[in-house]
Amino acid sequence: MGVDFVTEGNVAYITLNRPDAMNALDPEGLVRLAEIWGEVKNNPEIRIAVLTGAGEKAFCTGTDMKKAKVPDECMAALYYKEGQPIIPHMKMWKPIIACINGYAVGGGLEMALACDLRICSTTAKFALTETKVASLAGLNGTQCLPRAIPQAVAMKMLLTGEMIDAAEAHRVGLVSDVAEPDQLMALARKYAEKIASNAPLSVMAAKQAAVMGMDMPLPHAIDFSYLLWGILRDTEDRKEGFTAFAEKRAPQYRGR
Ligand SMILES: CC(C)(COP(=O)(O)OP(=O)(O)OC[C@H]1O[C@@H](n2cnc3c(N)ncnc32)[C@H](O)[C@@H]1OP(=O)(O)O)[C@@H](O)C(=O)NCCC(=O)NCCSC(=O)/C(=C/c1ccccc1)CC(=O)O
Repeated sequence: MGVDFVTEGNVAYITLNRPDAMNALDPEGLVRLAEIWGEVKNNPEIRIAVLTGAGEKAFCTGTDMKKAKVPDECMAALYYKEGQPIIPHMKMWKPIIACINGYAVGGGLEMALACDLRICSTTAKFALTETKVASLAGLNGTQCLPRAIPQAVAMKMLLTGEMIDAAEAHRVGLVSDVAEPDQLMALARKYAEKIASNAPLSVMAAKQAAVMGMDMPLPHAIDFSYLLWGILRDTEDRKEGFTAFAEKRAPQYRGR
């Protein structure tokens, strides 16, 4: 699979580029994608990433079912050597925006669920179809979808494999915004640039507090978030943010 990767300022744009196969994930593409996520995580110039698909039909339709092969190695050995594929590479405190330009199906929807913001085009469609093809939404879809949207809707999607459209995805809160196809990337860029202009350590701490706090009892989460505030309190960027406010100018954040 081709995966395009460009940076503009502090924003990384990752485009799954196999439109003829609905941007399904083939083995080469998975290797490339893992390298790209490593670059996003480790390059200090990058503050946020936007993940999208090439063409107007699909964001990603999950595993390339025509190219997928069961490896020779047994699953237990593979699991203890490499762990779960795809999603762990996306684990980082820098935010990721899913810019869903069409079908987000199977592993495609699961990758979108691993992102922090989801916006979609009016033509987007969403499904976890794995039960239809005798598999399982094993890239966290069984866990993340019922946590992202009302359980009854999630269970219907998980068990039937039925699609929901963009309007329904917006209604249930799977996406925050729906845009016309020709305006979707501009919207993603607008959000990405807005987030990239905020203080990078604060943005990462906000994501960390929200993501980790969701798995904690509330009193622990509150304490944790206060401690995260504490580690930001003495940063140069916080001084800069407050000074810039007082001086009525735009802040210049440096991530320290
Ligand atoms: C999305 C669709 C409903 C679109 O239908 P439409 O009629 O508009 O278009 P098609 O003619 O069907 O598609 C055009 C072209 O693309 C090929 N295509 C589309 N999706 C795939 C795919 N996933 N793999 C391979 N090829 C794909 C299609 O064959 C056509 O090719 P052509 O005939 O022109 O040569 C419809 O395309 C659709 O239903 N697609 C399948 C979506 C799906 O079921 N996805 C789930 C895959 S399983 C998965 O993602 C898993 C993830 C995972 C879990 C755990 C660990 C790792 C991964 C499970 C797993 O891998 O077991």
